[in-house]
Amino acid sequence: MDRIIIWFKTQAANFSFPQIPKSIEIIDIVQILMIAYFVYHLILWVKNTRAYVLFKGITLIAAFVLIAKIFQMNVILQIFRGVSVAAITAVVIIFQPELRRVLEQLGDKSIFDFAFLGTSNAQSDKRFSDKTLNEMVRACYEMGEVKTGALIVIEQNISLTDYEKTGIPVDAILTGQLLINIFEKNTPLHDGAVIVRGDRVTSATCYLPLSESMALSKDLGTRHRAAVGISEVSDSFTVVVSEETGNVSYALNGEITTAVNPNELREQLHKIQKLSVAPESSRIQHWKERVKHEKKYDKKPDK
Ligand SMILES: Nc1ncnc2c1ncn2[C@@H]1O[C@H](COP(=O)(O)OP(=O)(O)OP(=O)(O)O)[C@@H](O)[C@H]1O
Repeated sequence: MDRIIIWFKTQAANFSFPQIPKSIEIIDIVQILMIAYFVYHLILWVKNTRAYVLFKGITLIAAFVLIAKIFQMNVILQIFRGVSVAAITAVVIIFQPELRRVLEQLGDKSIFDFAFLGTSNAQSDKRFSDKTLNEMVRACYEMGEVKTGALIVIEQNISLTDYEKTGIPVDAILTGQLLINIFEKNTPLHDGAVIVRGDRVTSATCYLPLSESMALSKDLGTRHRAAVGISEVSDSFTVVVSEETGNVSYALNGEITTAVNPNELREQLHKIQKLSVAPESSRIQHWKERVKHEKKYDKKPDK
């Protein structure tokens, strides 16, 4: 015990506290906010992925190394120094999917959307009409009533082309009857997910990435995991109809809301219907159209 106390006292004596700045500038506040944002997302990421198990393991190893340091167990410290580089490399390889996902999510933030608005492809194609919305809601609850499982992914700003390619092309106007037909049991297209872009069903039987989130209820099977999975890697909105319970749920931004009623689903769909075209982009679109219109007007010969 004396040894531990002496070790901590020596460490405290050797520790030099950073100088406290005389005044706080705006840049300091910006830095604090940025660090807080980063730490918050790091904690969320650790909590919701396999990284939580890794975090517990690292804490245990750190405690072990601390004890080795206090009691000057030089052989153990030497071994630890030797394997640490290999261990870091191994962690990066093992957690490559999670790290990739975090970077993808960073790239997906609206600041990038804002910066590259000019280059974004026809956003208005991705907006679905009220008719499509109503057809979708009607079909989901009709399928729920007869316990037909369904998985419907609605594309927003991030392209789902890679997932679309895993399925069979459909490219048809979305109607309730079409969805009911696709998900009818024992038919060729019923397995997997359908992808919706704007008012069209682009493909069926698509394979989606499964979520590895440990926060998900164990009662939810692979259909629900796939819905959460696609919402983790994109900004898509996914509706799931459970074959087991007939409940309708939706997944957005890595989270699933289960057993929603038609009004709740309609409300969420209305929200994303408005988001599908970002307000900034619509303003720029309007502005471009105005400039085009004015140019056309200017070209007209004076009568
Ligand atoms: N990765 C995936 N991508 C697309 N669809 C998937 C994927 N995994 C499973 N599915 C769909 O989910 C079906 C299996 O659902 P499962 O019973 O395991 O899930 P569940 O979440 O318990 O759903 P339910 O409540 O409907 O039973 C598969 O037949 C397939 O249609």
